[in-house]
Amino acid sequence: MIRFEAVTKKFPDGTVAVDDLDLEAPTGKLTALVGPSGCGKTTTLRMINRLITPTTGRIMLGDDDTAELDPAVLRRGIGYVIQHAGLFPHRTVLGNVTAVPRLLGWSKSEARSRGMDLLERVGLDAAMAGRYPAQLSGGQQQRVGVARALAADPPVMLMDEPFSAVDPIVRAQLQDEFLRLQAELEKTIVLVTHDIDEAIKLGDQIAVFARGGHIAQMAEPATLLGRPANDFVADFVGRDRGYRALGFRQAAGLPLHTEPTVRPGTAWSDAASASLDHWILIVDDDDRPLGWTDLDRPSGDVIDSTTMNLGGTLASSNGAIREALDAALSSPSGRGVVVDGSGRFAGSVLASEVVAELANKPEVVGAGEAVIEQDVVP
Ligand SMILES: Nc1ncnc2c1ncn2[C@@H]1O[C@H](COP(=O)(O)OP(=O)(O)OP(=O)(O)O)[C@@H](O)[C@H]1O
Repeated sequence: MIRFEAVTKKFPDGTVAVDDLDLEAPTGKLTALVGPSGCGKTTTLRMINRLITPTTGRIMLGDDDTAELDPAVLRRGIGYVIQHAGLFPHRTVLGNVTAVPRLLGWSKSEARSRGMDLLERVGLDAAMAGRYPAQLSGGQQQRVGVARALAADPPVMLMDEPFSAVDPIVRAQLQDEFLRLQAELEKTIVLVTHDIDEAIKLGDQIAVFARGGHIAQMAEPATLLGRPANDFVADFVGRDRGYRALGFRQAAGLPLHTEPTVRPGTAWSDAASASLDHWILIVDDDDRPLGWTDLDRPSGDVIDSTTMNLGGTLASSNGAIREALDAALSSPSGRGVVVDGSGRFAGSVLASEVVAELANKPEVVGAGEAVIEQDVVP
């Protein structure tokens, strides 16, 4: 665990970047620091690995006061990922990833095998190992940055806007892969971002900073969305927070309807006699949904891929209720398609039933107490 105890940072010009901060980042969890520009997030992060020295207060890493540790020893146990990756430009990808293990005295072959393993884990082709950073895309550079930070298997990772220098689609991919990696590695992570959606997606808990280095609210994502502590947090979290909070509520328990299904190659007349109305769901031989077909618009002798409407999204039966609502709203038939863990059709769901379920149990959204709630100093 990383624990800030009454930490203040006042720079020599008098700027108070962080003011009397108490914060705990639990072991094995990701704590996201989010807030507007200049509110002290990066300063907070850089005090953990002593790139910046606190003016008062102390920062504990487990039972150790970081001020009493040798900075070099401290940093060995802390991976650090920064925006634009900050790679060594004159070293190859593999040279970047193996830099810390080599410094720690690993043999060349040990470091190399660890490096190649990590490149694969962060989704980089082995052929990239010999390239130089300038020969990589922004997203690839960020992956190398993450691999480099993980190289010596540090228990703690500090990440400063690690995914912000890439376009939104690459960013979403990097975030998804990082979540998978973290589920396996369970590092203690402190991540700085100005993007509330990134904090909500990645964070086990989120500290919303306000200007002047105060915490306006510290809470789990669902609580932040469901119960913002004050107007500042509510504004920062955004307008559609009620809808986004549904991403943290399980769909399990929603009533699922049986639905007639047919396979591609079915004659229109056979499909029509099986259907509930003029829409029929097409599934493959393993019962995986392929799309809906409008029986009022027949074309050719049999139903095939050219007659299917692929517009609807799929919801997972053990996923979030937001997915179920989205599946129902995006389905051309008005019936949302729900699949089981293997992707097989499990049943359909109506938007009205999702809303009824929410109306029956509204208290679940944002349940749980905020960890810390403090008033924002104006
Ligand atoms: N070396 C420094 N000397 C003086 N003031 C500084 C120094 N470094 C940061 N600051 C100031 O401290 C405050 C907090 O800066 P910090 O970089 O921690 O904010 P941030 O929340 O990470 O911002 P951003 O999201 O824009 O990166 C800002 O007002 C900044 O100008």
